[in-house]
Amino acid sequence: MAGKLAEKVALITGGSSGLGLATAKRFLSEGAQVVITGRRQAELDVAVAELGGNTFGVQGDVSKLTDLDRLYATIRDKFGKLDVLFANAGGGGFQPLGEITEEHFDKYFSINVRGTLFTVQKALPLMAAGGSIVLNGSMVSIKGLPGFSVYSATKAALRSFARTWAVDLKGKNIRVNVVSPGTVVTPAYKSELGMNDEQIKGFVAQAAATTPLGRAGTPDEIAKAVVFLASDDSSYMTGAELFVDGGAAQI
Ligand SMILES: NC(=O)c1ccc[n+]([C@@H]2O[C@H](COP(=O)([O-])OP(=O)(O)OC[C@H]3O[C@@H](n4cnc5c(N)ncnc54)[C@H](O)[C@@H]3O)[C@@H](O)[C@H]2O)c1
Repeated sequence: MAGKLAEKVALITGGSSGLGLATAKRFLSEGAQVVITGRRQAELDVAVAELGGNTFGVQGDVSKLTDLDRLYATIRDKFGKLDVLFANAGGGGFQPLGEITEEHFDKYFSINVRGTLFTVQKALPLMAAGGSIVLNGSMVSIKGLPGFSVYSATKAALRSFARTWAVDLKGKNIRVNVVSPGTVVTPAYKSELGMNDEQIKGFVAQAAATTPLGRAGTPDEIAKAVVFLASDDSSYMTGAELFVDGGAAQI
């Protein structure tokens, strides 16, 4: 199939919902073969069935190294290579500074920072012919959002990772960039943040008021930017952070 990702094998961690699922749809429409991971087999099965065609699901938790080893062994056996990695799995919660617990800190650093680090490290042997790695950051890497200091610090770590890894991977033909979304309503608003519909509406209205483009984004608007970073359209970019936030980080 023709497209910007024709002949490419792409992995999306946390690909069964939200931004990962939207990106899987875009990757498929650009001709890639797509592997998605998720922690819960049932949700993964639903997503694979929805995506259809060239999609493969592998259950796994990015904070468990044994799961990552199993994931990459599966990709090696099935495809023999990996061209694109969207390290998207992640989450975050609200905890004001005075209430931050060790559990909160350890949970999000374990998934967002440690998980991303080993997801990338263990992908490299499959990228011997080169590739493109996109980390899912957030505009909060540079913007203060009250009560989200742990989450924000994990996302700032990703922009730091990308800069260093771009240099570490000099000469390997592997690019590493970060996509940093602004406010985009996904299942995480209920599952991770515990918001109800009314609270989501209020959060989005507040975000829209402090966003130059005056609204929240859509998952597909993030997915299009990930396709750009994953494909040769961004062939001269590495170590960069691309904000897809309606300008919100600038205020
Ligand atoms: N939605 C937003 O407004 C927004 C903004 C900026 C950044 N992000 C980032 O986008 C990414 C995707 O979030 P989303 O909003 O689509 O939420 P989501 O809850 O719909 O998707 C998150 C996905 O990551 C998976 N995941 C979480 N922890 C995991 C783990 N340990 N191992 C494997 N998979 C795991 C979840 O199962 C889920 O599939 C996250 O990294 C998030 O921080 C989201």
